[in-house]
Amino acid sequence: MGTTSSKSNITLSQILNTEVPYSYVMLAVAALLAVVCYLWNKGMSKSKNRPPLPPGPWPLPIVGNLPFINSDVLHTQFQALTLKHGPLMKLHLGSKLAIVVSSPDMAREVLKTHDITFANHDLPEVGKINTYGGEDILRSPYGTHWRRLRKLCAMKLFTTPTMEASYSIRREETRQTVVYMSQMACDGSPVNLGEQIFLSIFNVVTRMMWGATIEGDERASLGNELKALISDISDIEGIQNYSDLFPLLSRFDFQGLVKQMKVHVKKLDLFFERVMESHVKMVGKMSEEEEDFLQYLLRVKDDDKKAPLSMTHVKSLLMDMVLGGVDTSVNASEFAMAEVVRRPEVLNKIRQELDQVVGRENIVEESHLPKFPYLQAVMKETLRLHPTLPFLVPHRNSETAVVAGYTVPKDSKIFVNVWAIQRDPKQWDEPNEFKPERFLDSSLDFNGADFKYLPFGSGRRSCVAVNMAERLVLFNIASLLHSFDWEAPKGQKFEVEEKFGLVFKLKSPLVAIPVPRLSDPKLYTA
Ligand code: HEM
Repeated sequence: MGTTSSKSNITLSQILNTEVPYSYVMLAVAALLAVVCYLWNKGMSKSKNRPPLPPGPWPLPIVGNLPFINSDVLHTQFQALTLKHGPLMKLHLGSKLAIVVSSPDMAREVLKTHDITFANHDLPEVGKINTYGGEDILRSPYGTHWRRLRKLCAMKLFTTPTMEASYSIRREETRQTVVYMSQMACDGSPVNLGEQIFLSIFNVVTRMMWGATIEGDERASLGNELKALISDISDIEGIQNYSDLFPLLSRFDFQGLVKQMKVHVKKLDLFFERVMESHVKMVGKMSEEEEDFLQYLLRVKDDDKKAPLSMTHVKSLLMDMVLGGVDTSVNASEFAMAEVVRRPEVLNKIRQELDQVVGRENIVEESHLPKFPYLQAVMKETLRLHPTLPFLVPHRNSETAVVAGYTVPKDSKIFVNVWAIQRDPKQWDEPNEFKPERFLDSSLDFNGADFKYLPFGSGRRSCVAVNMAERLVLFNIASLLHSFDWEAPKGQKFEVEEKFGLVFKLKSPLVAIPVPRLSDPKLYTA
């Protein structure tokens, strides 16, 4: 009797405190989970007699592999998992299936062999807000609308004639940066290089967009405001949003990210409205050569009578250029400067090239850039080690596809781990070393034809602005390295640590003291 009664009165805490029964309970739960996962996996992969899903770590029900994912170091974590599971690997992130692509062969499969199927970009919940519902170039699905937007940019903004015509803007902004830095140099003050490069590139991009009608002080004050907005928007985009992983819960926006994004985008939207209002009045008043991108868009937006562009489409294009073009180019330039200033041997080679082509009695012009093969190799090597978008913009497949003998179900989120591919020891000698020389006698360039080097992507959704990005980054770093020596502030040394996100950033900002090195003080005036 006594035994029976003590058994029936057993409490939860007793169970938890009694080693043997507790481990039995855990074992039973684990076995049950394993059976559920096995059946679930089997069911998924065998559905419709398709080949299996790619290999990957064992998922838990409902949450999948999420509890084991550290979103601060996804790139290295994916790389480590790939060594175990192979270059096409699946992960269950909540109710989403993610496919991680980590070799040139698999990247070719996805970006070339099955390019149309994989030509959509993933559209996260916050991305719907800052792209006006995904109607911009970056997020709209592959199709007629996307093609039209891309063509508008390619035909007006990024052509060689437009680039040549807008050189005066890049020159002016870069000169202003040099002047500011020479003023800081007078009393040996340190400069935050990322901040200064941001201002310069931001002004270039926005002046090319709508610069013809906003002038002077107003442009400067708006610049500061917009800089803060862009940085906040980029931070929100970098946070893992559980609404994307469990779409059924998205309406609750538990982390409040959509709400925050709406507040920021509203401000940016009001600004775009104002700029557009002033431009509408000017349509037709300027010659085609003089007009900026916004005037061009407003002039041609109704050309296709069957599908005229709305004002929202026009705004979404401006958003793409400002959000997609500035952060990327600034971070690429900042990484390049950080790698160079800490390596005297690299710096000397760049200096030799600069002094030979330009001399110390002149300033760098954009026309000099093709004569700097070593500097070009430095930019390539920077983007190899620190690709600005380490997973590209994650893609999404519009149809179920069979890739390398595995099924990739429709609407999977595709991470092309460019960071891992560009550090793969099977592809690169001493992959973790900064060695620009590797690009000197190589045909590798930014067009993405070789799938072991993809800093701008490859194929249909590759960067639309490679031409502009290359000029922005090279001209900036050439001018800064030619005009100044760079010293670390006392007691500090230069570091290049990466902070993972949708856009890779330096973990600590690059702060350095400029020391003028040109022969004539007049070379430090605008
Ligand atoms: C160093 C600077 C830059 C880098 C490394 C870079 C890299 C990239 C990458 C990797 C992609 C996505 C490719 C893919 O998902 O397959 C992309 C797309 C894009 N980039 Fe860039 N980019 C840079 C500068 C710029 C600039 C200056 C602009 C415009 C002013 C720009 C506009 C865009 C747009 C609109 C897309 C979307 C293209 C589409 O979806 O069709 N980028 N970029």
